[in-house]
Amino acid sequence: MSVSAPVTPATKLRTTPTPTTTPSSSSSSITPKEKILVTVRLRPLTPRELSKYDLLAWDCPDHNTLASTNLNLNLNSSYTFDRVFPPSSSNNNVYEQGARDVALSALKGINATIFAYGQTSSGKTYTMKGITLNCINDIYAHINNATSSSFVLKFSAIEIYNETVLDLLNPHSGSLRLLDDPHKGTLVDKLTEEVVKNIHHLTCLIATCEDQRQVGETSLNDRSSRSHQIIKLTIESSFHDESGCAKSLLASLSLVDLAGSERAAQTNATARFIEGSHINRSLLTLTNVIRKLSGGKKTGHIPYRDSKLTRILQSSLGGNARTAIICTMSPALSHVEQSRNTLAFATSAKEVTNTARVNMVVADKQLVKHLQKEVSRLKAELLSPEPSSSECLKSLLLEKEQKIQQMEREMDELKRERDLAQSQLEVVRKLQDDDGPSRQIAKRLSFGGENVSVVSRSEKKIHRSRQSIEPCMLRHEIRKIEMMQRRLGEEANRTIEILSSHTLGSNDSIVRLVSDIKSMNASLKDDISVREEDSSSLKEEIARLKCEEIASLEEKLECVQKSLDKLVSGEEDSRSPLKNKKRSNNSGSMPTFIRSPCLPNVHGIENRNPETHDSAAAVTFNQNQSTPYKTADEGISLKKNTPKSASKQPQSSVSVKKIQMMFKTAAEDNIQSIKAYVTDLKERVAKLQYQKQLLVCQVLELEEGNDGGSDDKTEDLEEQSPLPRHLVFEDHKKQIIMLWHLCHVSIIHRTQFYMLFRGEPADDMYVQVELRRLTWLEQKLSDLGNASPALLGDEPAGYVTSSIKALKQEREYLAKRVSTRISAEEREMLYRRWEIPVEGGKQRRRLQLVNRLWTDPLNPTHVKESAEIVAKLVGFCETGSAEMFALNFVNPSDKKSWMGGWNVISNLLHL
Ligand SMILES: Nc1ncnc2c1ncn2[C@@H]1O[C@H](COP(=O)(O)OP(=O)(O)OP(=O)(O)O)[C@@H](O)[C@H]1O
Repeated sequence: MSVSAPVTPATKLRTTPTPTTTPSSSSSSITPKEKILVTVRLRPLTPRELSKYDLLAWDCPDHNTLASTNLNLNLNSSYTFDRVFPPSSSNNNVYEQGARDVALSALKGINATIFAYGQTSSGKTYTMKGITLNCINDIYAHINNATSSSFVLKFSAIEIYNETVLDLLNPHSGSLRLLDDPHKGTLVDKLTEEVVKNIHHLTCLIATCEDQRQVGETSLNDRSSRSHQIIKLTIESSFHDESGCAKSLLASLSLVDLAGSERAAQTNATARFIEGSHINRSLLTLTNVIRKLSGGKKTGHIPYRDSKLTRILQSSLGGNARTAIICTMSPALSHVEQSRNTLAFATSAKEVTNTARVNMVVADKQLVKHLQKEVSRLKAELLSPEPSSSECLKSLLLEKEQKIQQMEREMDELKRERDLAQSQLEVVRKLQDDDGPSRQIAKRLSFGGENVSVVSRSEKKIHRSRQSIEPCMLRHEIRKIEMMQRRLGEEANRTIEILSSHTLGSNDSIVRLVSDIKSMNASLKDDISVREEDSSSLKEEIARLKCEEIASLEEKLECVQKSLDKLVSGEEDSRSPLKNKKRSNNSGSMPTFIRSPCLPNVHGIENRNPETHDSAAAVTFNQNQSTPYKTADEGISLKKNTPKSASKQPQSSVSVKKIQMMFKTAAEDNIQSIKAYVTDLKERVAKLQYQKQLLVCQVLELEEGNDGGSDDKTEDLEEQSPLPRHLVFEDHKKQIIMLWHLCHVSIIHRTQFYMLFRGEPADDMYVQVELRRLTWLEQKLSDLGNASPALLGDEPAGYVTSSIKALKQEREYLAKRVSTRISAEEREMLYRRWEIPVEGGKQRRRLQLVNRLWTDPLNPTHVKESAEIVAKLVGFCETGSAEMFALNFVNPSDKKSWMGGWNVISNLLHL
């Protein structure tokens, strides 16, 4: 157990300024600072001194003055102290006048220290024994009288002998360590602390310590104390204050009997000499500390740490304690020199100021109780109609009441809505039972707006139940999608026609493009005309929605994109003789119609349509046009009539080159803007695709008669969670990533989705669809997987096998792109990062890299980096986020893995 000498643990304490009153006083005036009480006691001449006919050197003219009787000393002959006790003073008297006030401070929560200082044989032990006895009597008298408080006393005692700290209650403890605690001060480690049972027990403990203390015979004292003794009494008093709150006061009373300073000559033996050296050294430190403190310095260096005595007494010397020093003196003339030293010490000590505080402990439990009481009281006050309640409290109360009323109204409204929704649901269920799945399907249609997820549950239910339950509602929605698709197709068509009208019409590519678009448009028109007449069942309507129209539109738009890409790449390739040659062999007359009017072949080696590289035409055009953009258009039209021989015009003309460069820039701009436009069209197609998926998804669930299945699951995800939407999005994203993995979804699709949807409000619908679709798919697979194979045939296995196969193909496709889409340097970096072994050749390494992508769904970094790599491989990271929507990067065969996978499942349900 650790006990600090008079310091009380700061963490447990609440301090208030020091009351200067004694416990018997009822007042509680406060003095933050207080000087040490210093008294001087003269003992009578001892028999030894008397036998030597020693003379009295001091006189006490009054209670506060000590005067020298020997005028020949020529020294300061008069000293003043708080009290001077003549040799006739009794211990009781000394206690009453010089210690009681301070000592009993401990009962009021203030640390107190009383110590005796003086030369050897001056009466310190004699005095401290008297004080200790009086203290314990007084303390117990007070305890017995204080019926409203309860007290706990603890006792400990140490001696510092030859700079070693010993436990007087445990003689076998050996040397004890001193510990420095920032809050509790200096602690004696492992010091025994006894809880005092009663005064008798206390007396016994003190007696035990006395027995244990080191004493020895010196020339001046038969029983000279050879150590400093510190008895500590910790007093904890508990009581209830006026408000009924339980409080505790915790303080310690330290009774210190110092060893006496002595001259070497006054010691009898070597052992005494060594002891004396330690005693003198520590007393010297004490003197230094007192001297420094008496100078008013508390901030400068005070050498407390120079001795164990001063370390332990630190708080009593200028700290949080009330301190009384009784300086004992021999009145003998033979000791006058040492008495003067004592008086010098006492004089310094008079100037030392302490800052004692009441150490109040409020138990946490008690504090909580008290605060609870306080809260109750305030509440009562708040609710009280008494005029004493403040206006502020009243208005607060009113505000709360209004809020409560409002909440009640809202609750009623919600209840009403819930009842309405339930009744409508009943009606719908009844109708479903009557009319079959088509009505269910109509009920589930809910993609009128993009913010599906923000609609509350009750609103959704009401909304759904209010949906027309006629199949025409579903058809109407599908028509709307088709109209949008058709418009997109038309726009794409117009774009290409405009493009072709500005280029050389004879080009094969243009013809192909135009025919693509026309056929696309025609097929759309056909479809729509057929559908307009179609009054087929809802189920057929849904079955028709299995992506083929949009997929077809996408493919056609992709053709447009591909053609444009080729035009651009053709332009780039034309600069390289090698590539040009290759292109010539592989692609025949690959279109150069955009490049040709603008870009001369600077290398002189070409694989081109002579009609498209006529610098003369450009010169002619340049004479008539001022802007590069116009030049490009007119240049194209001019070229149509340019003879082939014109290509042999000299190419060294600077102006011709400049114009050609201008044409080239304009043409590139043109191509870029067309590409952007087509990309935009594709984005819109992709959105429609998702809307359609949502529809199909809902239909599938209804077809299964699985009302409240996955749909409710999704809604629950939204509504059970009170999380902010970005957290909901993150949660959904994690689920989606895991489901992709479980369902072997295309990694290109994963990448597209991952990079495109970042949690914007507009993304909600797509995330919902994806989650719903994947949840359903996964559920379906697991249901099928758990069912008896005899019932299922090979369908689940077939689906999984085909998905895995498609994924494998996709990875192989992407692996081929590693060398073209990623630079050698980047590749090496990636191989290192993804720990692809060097062995195995380039091709194998590429495949290994791609095979590792999207394989760890639980690792967000892995997912992010996988997406980035796939994005790079398919090229959409180069053109910005808008183009991510475009499906042009999807290898047509790869689409099967997710769109095709979806269709396979649809087929499983015989849609
Ligand atoms: N006020 C007193 N009245 C009567 N006798 C006293 C008084 N003070 C001290 N004595 C006696 O003087 C002697 C020395 O006293 P004491 O042992 O208390 O001195 P001390 O200062 O403790 O010495 P040391 O430092 O060597 O331990 C003892 O025999 C003690 O009884």
